[in-house]
Amino acid sequence: MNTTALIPAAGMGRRMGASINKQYLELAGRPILAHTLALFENSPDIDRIIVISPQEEIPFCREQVVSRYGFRKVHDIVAGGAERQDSVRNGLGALPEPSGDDIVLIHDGVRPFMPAALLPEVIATAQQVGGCVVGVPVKDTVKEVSDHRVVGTPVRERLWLAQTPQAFPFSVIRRAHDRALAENFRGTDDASLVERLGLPVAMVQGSYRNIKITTPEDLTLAYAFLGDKSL
Ligand SMILES: Nc1ccn([C@@H]2O[C@H](COP(=O)(O)OP(=O)(O)OP(=O)(O)O)[C@@H](O)[C@H]2O)c(=O)n1
Ligand SMILES: C[C@](O)(CO)[C@H](O)COP(=O)(O)O
Repeated sequence: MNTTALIPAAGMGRRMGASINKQYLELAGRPILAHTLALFENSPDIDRIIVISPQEEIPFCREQVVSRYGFRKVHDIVAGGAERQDSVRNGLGALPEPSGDDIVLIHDGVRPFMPAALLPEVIATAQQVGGCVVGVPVKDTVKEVSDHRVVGTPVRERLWLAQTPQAFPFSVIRRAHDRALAENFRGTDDASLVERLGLPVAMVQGSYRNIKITTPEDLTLAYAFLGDKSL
């Protein structure tokens, strides 16, 4: 049984509005993507890493991140697709000789503060349950809104924010992506593709620090986390 981390990093970072793609912005002197890859490189529970990059940035990613920081577990860097779901599907296609019970962890390239101590529990849960999502309980009240009118207030006790990593046996996530493609279903995370097959997905509590660096405010938070020695 192999454990592979798929790292989608093929987005364009439009909401960040930076002059370079956000995964290459530097935090503490290293690209965000290098911080993220280090979490998996240094984990004894991860056998290999596949990075998914925009096609035109693959050479840059190889030279300026993978080679420069010596990520030896990176097995391949493959081209992404139009949406995150397409990128993950391309990454699944790059697993060398996958077997059904191999565990695939999918983790956004722009979540560099994921607590790596979670990885053994995430992998074990994916093996036992068939799917595992890391997330945190919602802290605010959530409103459903249509046309600037509140149309509902879901019960907060049941609401969690889904983060990554999300982990699955290869057979499960392969089937979920194949079905989504065949049925033209678009989900905003990988677990939703598995859920719609009627298969169980467990939630493991993660950290409020495991932010997805999406907008400039997230960089301010990232600097604050890096300055916080209790991290
Ligand atoms: N076609 C895409 C879109 C996103 N991602 C990756 O999925 C993760 C989460 O996506 P997000 O933060 O939304 O990144 P972007 O799509 O780059 O952001 P934006 O929507 O602002 O352009 C990121 O690591 C991003 O690189 C990807 O691999 N392929
Ligand atoms: C997968 C994800 O990070 C879970 O929160 C998120 O759904 C990705 O969304 P995006 O709009 O593609 O960034």
